[in-house]
Amino acid sequence: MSDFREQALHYHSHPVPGKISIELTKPAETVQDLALAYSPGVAEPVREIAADPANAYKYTGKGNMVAVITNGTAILGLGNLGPLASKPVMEGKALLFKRFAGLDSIDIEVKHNTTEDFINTVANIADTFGGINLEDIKAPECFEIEKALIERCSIPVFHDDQHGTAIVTAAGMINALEVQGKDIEDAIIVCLGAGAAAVACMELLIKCGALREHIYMLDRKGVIHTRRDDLNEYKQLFANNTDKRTLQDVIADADVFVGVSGPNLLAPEDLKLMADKPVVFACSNPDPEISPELAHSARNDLIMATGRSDYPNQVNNVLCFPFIFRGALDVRASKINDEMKIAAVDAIRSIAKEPVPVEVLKAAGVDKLEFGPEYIIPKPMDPRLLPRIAKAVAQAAIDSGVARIDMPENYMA
Ligand SMILES: NC(=O)C1=CN([C@@H]2O[C@H](COP(=O)(O)OP(=O)(O)OC[C@H]3O[C@@H](n4cnc5c(N)ncnc54)[C@H](OP(=O)(O)O)[C@@H]3O)[C@@H](O)[C@H]2O)C=CC1
Ligand SMILES: CC(=O)C(=O)O
Ligand SMILES: [Mg+2]
Repeated sequence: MSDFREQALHYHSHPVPGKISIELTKPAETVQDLALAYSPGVAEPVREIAADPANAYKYTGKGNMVAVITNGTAILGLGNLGPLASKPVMEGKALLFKRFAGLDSIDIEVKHNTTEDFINTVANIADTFGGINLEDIKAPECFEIEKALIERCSIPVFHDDQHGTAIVTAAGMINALEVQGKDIEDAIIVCLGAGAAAVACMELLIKCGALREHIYMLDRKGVIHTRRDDLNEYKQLFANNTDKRTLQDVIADADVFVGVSGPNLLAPEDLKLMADKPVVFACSNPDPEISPELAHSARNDLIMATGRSDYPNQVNNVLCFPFIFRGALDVRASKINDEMKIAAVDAIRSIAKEPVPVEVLKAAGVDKLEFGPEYIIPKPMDPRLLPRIAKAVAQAAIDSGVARIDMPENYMA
């Protein structure tokens, strides 16, 4: 067994199996405590909530609780390995919610037959939570699932692999293009992958100024073009009227490569075909489309990012989901809309341009981090992410009319 594999398995199994547990927030020692916590005292909040469901926020943990829900059909870049095998990833997301945003989070792995079955299961338990983070559900089913749940649930439902990834990708991409001296409006963009992350990343880049006709998207069969008759409705939106058919055809002279597909799919020879000063986001987890070592050995004018913690420029949805949910829940937003997503993009981008706190340098194990090719996006352990993103998102929720309460007093001061 390799050292790292051994360490990872040991981490997950010791001192107790798994990464999360539940803690009590109230005393439960004496007869009096138990009389309040359970029978008869518990009947009082029951009556209050029955009279007004909003009281669930006052008397239960609902308002600080996010469910991480999956069916295990697209576990990282490992594929469809089923609900149970996805549990370590979902517990990992719950760990990150708690560590970075103080949100309680529980993982739920759903076995189901039909898409409708999954939607009904989640919709029927939704009221238990303040928000629902859908995770690692493959395309195209993820699009229908998210849409149906947003319609049926009165709490924020957010497919992290779509929108969390898109927000962080957009923030990193705009910063990287700025460092390379390029405009997003002019950039020729190649997106390898045409699933949940790919479609959402490209749609958000378009909202940020990229031109749809400058985007070449590829799936397992190659370039998505207008003469293909095997495209689902989501891929069709990216069908390009072109004779180009292969990755090599489209990557020649491209400014940007975004990989949200699978491991080791971009060769150094492909990278050499790109325009001067390219931006390469190889975001597949755990193994990127090309390793930073290979990419940097192929050329020295690129900006490189991966989804991993152990290289510079981690473009990973962890920079978004804990904080966007924090802001959304704290003003009891009914949904997470485009205004809130763009607010998160801007907040993430701006932090990367400011001096980095010493504690972040220490945690990253480096002496210096300065906005530039090796630092286009903040580190996940940056303490500024929570107040800045959560506040920007909460404000955007209020301004766009989806908040159900005012900004809490001195919020994130
Ligand atoms: N860094 C980050 O924050 C994140 C990274 N990701 C990564 O993105 C990847 C995709 O995740 P997600 O979108 O949720 O999964 P989906 O299953 O929804 O989509 C996967 C897409 O990748 C395409 N693909 C797979 N293998 C190849 C290949 N050999 N050549 C071309 N295209 C290929 C599939 O093509 P087809 O349609 O033909 O099947 C599909 O379009 C994963 O590796 C995941 O780890 C995802 C979310 C966040
Ligand atoms: C990071 C993440 O959500 C993924 O790779 O699926
Ligand atoms: Mg994921």
